[in-house]
Amino acid sequence: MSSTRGLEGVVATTSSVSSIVDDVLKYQGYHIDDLTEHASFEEVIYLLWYGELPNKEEYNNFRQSLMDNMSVPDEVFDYMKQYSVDKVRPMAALRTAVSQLSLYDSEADDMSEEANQRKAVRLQSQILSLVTGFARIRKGKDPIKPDPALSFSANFMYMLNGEEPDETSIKAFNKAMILHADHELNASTFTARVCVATLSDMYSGVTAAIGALKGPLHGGANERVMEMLTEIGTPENVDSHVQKLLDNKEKIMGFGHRVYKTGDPRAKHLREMSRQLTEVTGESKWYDMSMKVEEKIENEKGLLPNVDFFSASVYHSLGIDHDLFTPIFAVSRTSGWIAHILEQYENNRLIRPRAEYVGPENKKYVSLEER
Ligand SMILES: CC(=O)SCCNC(=O)CCNC(=O)[C@H](O)C(C)(C)COP(=O)(O)OP(=O)(O)OC[C@H]1O[C@@H](n2cnc3c(N)ncnc32)[C@H](O)[C@@H]1OP(=O)(O)O
Ligand SMILES: O=C([O-])CC(=O)C(=O)O
Repeated sequence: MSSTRGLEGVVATTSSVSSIVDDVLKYQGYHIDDLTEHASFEEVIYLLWYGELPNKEEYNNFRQSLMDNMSVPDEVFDYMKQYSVDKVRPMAALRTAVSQLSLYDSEADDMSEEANQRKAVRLQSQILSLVTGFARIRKGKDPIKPDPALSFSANFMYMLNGEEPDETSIKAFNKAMILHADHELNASTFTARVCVATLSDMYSGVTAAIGALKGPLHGGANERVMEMLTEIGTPENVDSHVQKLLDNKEKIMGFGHRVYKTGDPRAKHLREMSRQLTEVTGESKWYDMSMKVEEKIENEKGLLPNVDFFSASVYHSLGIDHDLFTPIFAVSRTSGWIAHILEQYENNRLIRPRAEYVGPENKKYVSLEER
């Protein structure tokens, strides 16, 4: 028996949710360039869950049901109000809150297909309210109810800031939501599938997935990219700052990928969005710095940016607090997690690989007194 470190290249399941072939990413057979250009995030959620884009009536009904399910039990927000605001980070708050939601859902452990479909809609909607609600609560403000006239993406920004966002911001946020929605068997999705393959419930699967996304080698990288850009400060400092990180053998956040070898196909969209948005805000230094970091890392290490690199300057330009970047990723990726959870339930088998034992052999118990 021999092991493959990090399961690299191991095919652990079949899936029809999304595919990465020759560095091309598709959702249910649709190229992400096509979806990013034309679709709404609501259409993409529907596509991931039901396998096809909705017709007009299905779309309207689906959008309405997302809107109807955004409210969160008071107890969840009341609990958030007790958090120590300077100690509790939004990703930890989100992980706890999603788990807490299950306590108020009488269908939490109902494993019927119909109940799972209803929970899917509730979770997707409520996660938006949890992220925006916590962002406001920690600033001493009340959560805001959704505006039914607005899209999912527009509501995110409205419920965060209390103001209707402009068209440019809505369009950019919608694109970012689509680009982060699913990604084959990434670490958090695999976590969700492992969890529910024991026939555990959807809340457990999504809570586990949030825990996996939080790490800096996965979704947590986007927040750290902004940390790095802030430390760099100006385009002139890029070379020396990045060189120091490389000399110290530090991992550069937002670069490299387990699967893509010729580059992450989502990065070009986010790069262009970063260029446009930083121009609008008059802070093109974030884009200029990012471009210089990209050039330096490619020249020095041959590494290319992943989805987390340019999303940092995109979210920053949308006026979003840096520690909300990864929770926003979770809002989008919930659509993919749920699609995979539903797919796992449909054709379930316990996921239980083996470990190659490399520890000591033939040890004998020695009593406590003799040790
Ligand atoms: C949404 C997402 O999850 S996208 C990924 C987000 N994560 C990041 O951006 C964190 C930074 N990137 C990384 O840590 C890695 O590239 C990962 C985790 C994404 C992929 O990791 P793996 O496939 O395990 O690659 P691994 O870590 O083995 O790297 C292979 C080599 O490239 C180097 N390398 C890979 N990424 C980086 C990086 N970002 N900075 C510096 N060196 C890197 C490694 O040091 C290693 O070099 P070595 O062979 O000389 O030791
Ligand atoms: O697929 C991965 O390993 C990580 C990633 O890019 C994602 O989850 O979007």
